[in-house]
Amino acid sequence: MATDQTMHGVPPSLSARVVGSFAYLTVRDRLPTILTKVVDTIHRNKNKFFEEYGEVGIQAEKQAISLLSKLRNELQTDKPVLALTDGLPDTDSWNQYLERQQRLQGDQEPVSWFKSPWLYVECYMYRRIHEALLLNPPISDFDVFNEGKTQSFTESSQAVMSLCTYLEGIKNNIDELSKNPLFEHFNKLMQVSLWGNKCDLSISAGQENSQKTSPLDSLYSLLPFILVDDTKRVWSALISAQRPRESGKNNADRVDIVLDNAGFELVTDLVLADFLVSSGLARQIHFHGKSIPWFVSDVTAKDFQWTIRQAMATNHKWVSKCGVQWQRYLKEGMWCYHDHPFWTQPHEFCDMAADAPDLYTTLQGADLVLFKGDLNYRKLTGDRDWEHTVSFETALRGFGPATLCSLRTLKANIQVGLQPGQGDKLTSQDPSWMTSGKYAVIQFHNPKSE
Ligand SMILES: O=P(O)(O)OC[C@H]1O[C@](O)(CO)[C@@H](O)[C@@H]1O
Ligand SMILES: [Mn+2]
Repeated sequence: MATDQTMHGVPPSLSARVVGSFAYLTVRDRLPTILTKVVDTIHRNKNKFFEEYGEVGIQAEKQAISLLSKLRNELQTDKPVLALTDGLPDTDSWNQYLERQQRLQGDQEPVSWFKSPWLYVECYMYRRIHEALLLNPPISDFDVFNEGKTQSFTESSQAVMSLCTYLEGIKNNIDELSKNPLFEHFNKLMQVSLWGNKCDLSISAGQENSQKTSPLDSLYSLLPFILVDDTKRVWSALISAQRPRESGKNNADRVDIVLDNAGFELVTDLVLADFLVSSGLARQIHFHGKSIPWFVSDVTAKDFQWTIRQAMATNHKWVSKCGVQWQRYLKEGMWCYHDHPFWTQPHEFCDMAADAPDLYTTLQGADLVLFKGDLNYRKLTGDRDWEHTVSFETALRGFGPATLCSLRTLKANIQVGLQPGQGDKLTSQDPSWMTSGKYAVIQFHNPKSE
């Protein structure tokens, strides 16, 4: 069996094996910090568990903490990755993936935290956190990241207000807008959604990371930090997907948004989605979220509903109006929310067609799929050590259920589709350009046009 390194000329997966690399520092420093915070959070909620479940709640809290401490120890001492034991519907698939990694790595050494692909072990950590709670029934549903996510929303309230006010302002005369101003609004809201991705809580190891100022005011000054901007191609794809409808209005049928973080980023995505349907650029939006708490701040169904309810209940005319509208879109089926276990598995997306064919088929029904965030970018490109000048299409390795676009701030040392020399120039100007979240890309691919 070919090892990962030699597979068809595809570069190796990023891994903590490379001492000093960003993957190494993440596994050595950031992941244990996240685990410690998870333990603290569970411990701080001890009284709540007691009030809700009595002594059994306290036992569950202790037991979950002991499993998580064991997990942290396995990670820090580079122990072999263990099979899952919780018997969830996706357990077998995780365990098969472990065997697959073992085959790729060869028999000489076991799959382990510092020796195996970073993408795999990082995803595995979140699945093990879930297992630790799941094995302790009365507190199985407890989302250890909930506090951070709700806090991030609350602390961004000024930014949420200005964004919702802007959206309502556009919607006032949206039917009269000609193509150019419509594109300008689209362009802005794409950028707001892009920079919303700065606000994740995984890169900061759970440290508060909300949006304090109006994002609209800084867009112009942030333009030089967008390394690839394919917004015009996304726009053309939306326009060319427009089909005549009975109403006489032209609409693209469906845009799917593969969500990333809750808090401010989710609001930026909801605002973009609202704009797309209210402007007639799309008729339906399908949101894809996570089915378990994931990478600290990622959106689950609960976060999605909570955010919309919270917006509705906000004492601000335009925010609550947006919330009410979003709820209506959901009720009337113009918007819908899905989660699929594949989003919380460790696969590169080029495996989706074979390993989650139902999800692949679902995405094929979209006219455009927007992938939010850094982790989705890592999965789109396989989290591999690509040259920066390799095309996005090459790095996708055949993944293309539909026309797609990644909106991502750079928080991991992978970036493709740059001009020759662009990467070197950035490295000399700002050595942490790939991991600071200061830079971003809007990168497009149309599988039918190549
Ligand atoms: O929320 P995002 O944009 O996917 O960012 C999460 C990223 O943060 C990190 O934890 C930073 O290394 C990555 O593992 C992950 O890609
Ligand atoms: Mn995230």
